[in-house]
Amino acid sequence: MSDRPVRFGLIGLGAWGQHHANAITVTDGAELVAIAARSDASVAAAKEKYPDAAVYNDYRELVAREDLDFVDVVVPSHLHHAVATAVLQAGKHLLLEKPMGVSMEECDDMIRIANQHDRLFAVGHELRLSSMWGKAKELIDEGFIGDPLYALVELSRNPYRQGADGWRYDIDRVGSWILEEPIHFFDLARWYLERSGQPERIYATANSRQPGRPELQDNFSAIMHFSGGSYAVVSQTLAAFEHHQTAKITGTKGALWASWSGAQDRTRHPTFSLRGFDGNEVVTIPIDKPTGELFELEDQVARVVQAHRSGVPLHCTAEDGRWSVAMCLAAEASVRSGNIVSIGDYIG
Ligand SMILES: NC(=O)C1=CN([C@@H]2O[C@H](COP(=O)(O)OP(=O)(O)OC[C@H]3O[C@@H](n4cnc5c(N)ncnc54)[C@H](OP(=O)(O)O)[C@@H]3O)[C@@H](O)[C@H]2O)C=CC1
Ligand SMILES: O=C1CO[C@H](CO)[C@@H](O)[C@@H]1O
Repeated sequence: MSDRPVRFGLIGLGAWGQHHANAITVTDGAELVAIAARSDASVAAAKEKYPDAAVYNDYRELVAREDLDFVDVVVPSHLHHAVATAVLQAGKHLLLEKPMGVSMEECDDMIRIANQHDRLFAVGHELRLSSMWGKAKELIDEGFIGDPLYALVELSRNPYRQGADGWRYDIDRVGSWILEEPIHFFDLARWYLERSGQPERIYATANSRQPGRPELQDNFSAIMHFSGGSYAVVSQTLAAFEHHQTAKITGTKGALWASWSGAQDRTRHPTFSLRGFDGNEVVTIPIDKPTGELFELEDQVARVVQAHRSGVPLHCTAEDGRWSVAMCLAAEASVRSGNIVSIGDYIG
């Protein structure tokens, strides 16, 4: 094990990339060495805010550097595959934001290249690192609720941001709105119910507030059936206000109820709680540190540093990222056809 800092390159300094940059700089054992941005404005912002980092307007120059250990990719989703494959082919370890890709072919290609080059490949499903969503998982695994049978993961929030050049509202670039936020909840539901096998079938429905743009699904709900008999409901509305997420998980013996609220997703001042029933009494379960995507993002960077330095397992592997993409694509197919869709058709 080496004590030298893990040297990071960052590609993409948009709304979320700026938080990644900050997370890298505040993480012990991590160093932000280089940044690639696209527009002149983003390049100038990178130079001003991170004077010690080399700044490029072509990410290929960043990946060509010999001295980077990890490259963190936070660009619009349709670019994940092109940028991530360049990173892996250059022999760097990869932290790639969700969705891992916008098709199964993209996911498979990236996994193949990562294996070929024997590189670490983490995907940005940071909820797994949350002190609260993670505590719920711990309790499920300890048998607090008995055998898990049902999970509801639900979000009520304000509309998505446009993203640079409006990519998030362009279906060819975003892929699908299911790949934006519900993908986190599919990951969480699969993680919570893993004692009940793997997801097998999905039924989903959605609608839009804009009659001419049905693909921009403001309301989305899905039911996912697992091989062991349990099922999960993932539901979200983007037609609401603020950011309010809940997870309710029940089992043969008890139940858990976790909830998180903030003025928006990126707040350092959320309210949250986890309550549980173990079959005997209802208790409030203490959460030892604040939870929210800004906190988990820092934990995610710390985790990939530990993975690189000491072989600690990644919080979310490329295989996990691939599962989540498969569930989103199956859900999208179900919305379109009105039928139940087999996840096996996507996961292979
Ligand atoms: N895990 C999570 O909780 C979250 C994940 N995400 C994911 O992160 C990704 C980025 O989202 P977000 O930050 O909100 O989007 P933004 O549109 O705010 O930022 C994207 C950035 O990528 C930059 N970019 C585009 N092309 C290139 C390129 N060729 N080289 C370098 N930079 C480039 C843009 O540059 P420019 O500014 O110059 O146009 C822009 O700054 C998405 O995949 C999204 O799904 C987002 C939010 C939370
Ligand atoms: O977690 C998230 C918060 O919302 C964003 C959209 O506005 C998503 O891209 C993202 O995955």
